[in-house]
Amino acid sequence: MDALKKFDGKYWKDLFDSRLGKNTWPYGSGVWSKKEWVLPEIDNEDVVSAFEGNTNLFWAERFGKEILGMNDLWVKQCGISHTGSFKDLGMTVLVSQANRMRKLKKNLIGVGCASTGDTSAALSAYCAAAGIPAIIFLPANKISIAQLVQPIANGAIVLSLDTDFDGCMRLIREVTECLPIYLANSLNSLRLEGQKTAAIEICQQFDWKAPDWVIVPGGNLGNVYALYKGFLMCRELGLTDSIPRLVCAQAANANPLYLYYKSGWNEFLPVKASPTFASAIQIGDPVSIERAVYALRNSDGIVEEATEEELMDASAQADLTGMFTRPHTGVALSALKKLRQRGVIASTDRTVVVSTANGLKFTQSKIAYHSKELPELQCKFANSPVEVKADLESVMDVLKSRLPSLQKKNSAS
Ligand SMILES: N[C@@H](CCOP(=O)(O)O)C(=O)O
Repeated sequence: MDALKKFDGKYWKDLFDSRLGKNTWPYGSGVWSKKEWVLPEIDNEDVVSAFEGNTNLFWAERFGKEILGMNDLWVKQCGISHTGSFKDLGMTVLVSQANRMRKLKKNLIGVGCASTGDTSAALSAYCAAAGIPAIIFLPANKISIAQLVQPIANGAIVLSLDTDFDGCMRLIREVTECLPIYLANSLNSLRLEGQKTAAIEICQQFDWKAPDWVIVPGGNLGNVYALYKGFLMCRELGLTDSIPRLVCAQAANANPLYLYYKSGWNEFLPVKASPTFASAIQIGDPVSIERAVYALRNSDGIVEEATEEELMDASAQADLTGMFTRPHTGVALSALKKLRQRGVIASTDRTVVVSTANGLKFTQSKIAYHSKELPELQCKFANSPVEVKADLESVMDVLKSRLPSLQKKNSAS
């Protein structure tokens, strides 16, 4: 880092502006795991990537103004990518490195991960592109169908295990200790190097000004640290003047970080995570707990939680303003609502909510919500399809009952 600091902010701004989105960097700095797997540099020909464009930034104008009284609310859409989640950002870096190791004839028989659905999708796609075996440990019946089909379709070795994510994580760590399988979870710093580019993009998209707040849902907790790293790097290189305050949002059913925060960072206790609609963050013993706490403490951060009702309602409300969120984004939006209600986040604060994956991965729970098939929830924002006879009169009756402008006309005539 010191060697890089000789260049000023303008140098870096020009460099990033000309390069970001082309996936030409970064592929360096740090590898978790066995010593012989540490490689200094990567050649372009080893890069396994499927992106051309940047992930997207959406101005949440209606959600911000109408629901929260905010005028500068943005959603970073990380689900508009090859396998539909932010994990692609990290996995292109990691699998590129694994690809290079294989070409250099290092002893590496495959790449493995434990997953709640997004990491496994990204790993299996990039491994399939590179022709490397992917080994996936999934908690049986705890991930969505859309996520399950991704590694299956990509030809990965998929083990459906009768345990939760934390159990899968323990097992894959043991397996990678005794076999030359490269571990692709966020313990591996290459993942974080890729994921931190989301923070750099956010700064670039705001013309090299860091936002006031960034809110991210948290499960295994690598991402909050990766974002912090990206924002910190921007500030250290003179690209930006500040780093945002980070908010990590957890489902109340899987909230070990929240409890730790509430204890004044006194004592961390893993929890047994209960089922949550935000199943990708149903994690009770996150591997990146220490890094996440470091990121939060150094960014004057906050941890919030959301109940099942809160997160599903927030997700549905956001969709009604033009997004298509998954429950995890609902967790982050619920946290934002609470912080607005308490006056912690001001109406003019520039705030970015990180939407970590595509809502299409969670159609089952969204349909159940809109069909009011979730007895434990009120489903306040449900919008069920209207079953109607296929004749003009019946159709007109429905339209009149649903369109306020038609009702006005009727009462006037
Ligand atoms: N939500 C994750 C859980 C694993 O997290 P990782 O960042 O350590 O890979 C997933 O999609 O599997």
